[in-house]
Amino acid sequence: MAEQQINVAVLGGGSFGTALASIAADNGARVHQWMRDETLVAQINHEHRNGRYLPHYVMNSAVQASTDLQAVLADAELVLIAIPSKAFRSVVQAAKAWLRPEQILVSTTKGIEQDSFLLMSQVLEQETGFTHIGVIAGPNLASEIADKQLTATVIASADPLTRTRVQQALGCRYFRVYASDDRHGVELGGALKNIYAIAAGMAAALGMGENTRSMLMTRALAEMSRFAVAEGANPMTFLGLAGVGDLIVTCSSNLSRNYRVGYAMGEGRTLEEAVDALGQVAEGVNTVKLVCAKASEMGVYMPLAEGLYHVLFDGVPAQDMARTLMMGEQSSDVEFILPRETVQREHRDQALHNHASKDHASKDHASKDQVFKNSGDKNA
Ligand SMILES: NC(=O)C1=CN([C@@H]2O[C@H](COP(=O)(O)OP(=O)(O)OC[C@H]3O[C@@H](n4cnc5c(N)ncnc54)[C@H](OP(=O)(O)O)[C@@H]3O)[C@@H](O)[C@H]2O)C=CC1
Ligand SMILES: O=C(CO)COP(=O)(O)O
Repeated sequence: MAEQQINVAVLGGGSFGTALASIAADNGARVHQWMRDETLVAQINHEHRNGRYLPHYVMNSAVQASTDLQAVLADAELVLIAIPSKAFRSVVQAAKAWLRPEQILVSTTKGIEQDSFLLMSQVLEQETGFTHIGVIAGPNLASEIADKQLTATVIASADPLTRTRVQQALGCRYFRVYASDDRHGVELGGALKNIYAIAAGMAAALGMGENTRSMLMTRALAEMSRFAVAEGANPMTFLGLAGVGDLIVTCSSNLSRNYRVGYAMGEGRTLEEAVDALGQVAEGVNTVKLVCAKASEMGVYMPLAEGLYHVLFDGVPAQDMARTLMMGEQSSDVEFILPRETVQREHRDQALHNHASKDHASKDHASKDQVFKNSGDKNA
């Protein structure tokens, strides 16, 4: 599908960076992949394998790995950055000297920066001031892409050149790239769904059923879009691959690292044990902390995220939290149709009405008693 050979740089030697580098090469691009691990570089260049992150995947042999950032970025027209959010800014800062304004910079990272609450494309914007900036997000389990399972993603950018070049560079017979101009919504979708994937893994380990999983995912979608709208994103984005699409896959698959952390905790492991056993990034653990703090600052109602926070960090048993959530106030299904506040008001009005009727009934009762008493007096 690539119309002309494009030079692509991938920063990051983890599972997603490796899968994307190989897709671009399958698609005819010249690909250089940067990572800091010399042993992995040698393995990719000689055996076309990333033994640490995707051991069974035979990569496209044209991918050239290197620990030299300058060399990797030298001719790149498109730079894909697949570095966990904790290290993202430092890698961009290290790369900055060799980045150029005409390059297209795309974050593939589904996380939020700790102190700033910035998404990774905002970090890119802040660090470089460039205009060709975008994000990739969608239901994209790296190991399934490695198996060449048919997969779709979203490139989101306000810049048309970024959208079309990424579609041309990555779209191929097993990887389909859809376009969006709601960069903020797409990026938030990718980051937020990790929270609910942890909860879904926990629910599965605790033997909760399919009804429960469906409820969890649907209410997660309501919560994610409520938060994203408060942050200025378009709620319709959550109907797409980066919203409901990514939520479905990450809340259903043992291949998701966030799901696996939740599952391990549901089996009785502590958070630390679950994260250590994973040995890779599970962005949702940090995201739930940051989002709960932000939601309470902005007054956004996020009971599932807050519930998960209490389970992860305050030692509340997951079953107790599930029971508490089930007894929360009755709410609206789709709040863009029937606002949550309307349902709450209806409940308040009904309660006032019941109270007034009870009051009236008791007054009525009292006056009847009085009449009875009076007539009794008369009869006496
Ligand atoms: N894997 C997946 O299925 C998908 C992942 N993503 C997102 O992609 C992002 C990257 O994930 P993924 O590739 O899976 O992550 P991995 O955990 O598989 O790999 C992380 C990579 O980042 C490198 N890295 C970490 N810290 C630093 C640092 N300080 N300096 C330089 N390199 C560093 C690691 O290097 P080292 O090995 O030397 O530590 C490794 O190459 C995540 O935010 C994730 O949400 C998105 C879609 C799918
Ligand atoms: O984002 C992903 C799939 O789309 C990968 O999820 P995990 O980071 O939970 O593995």
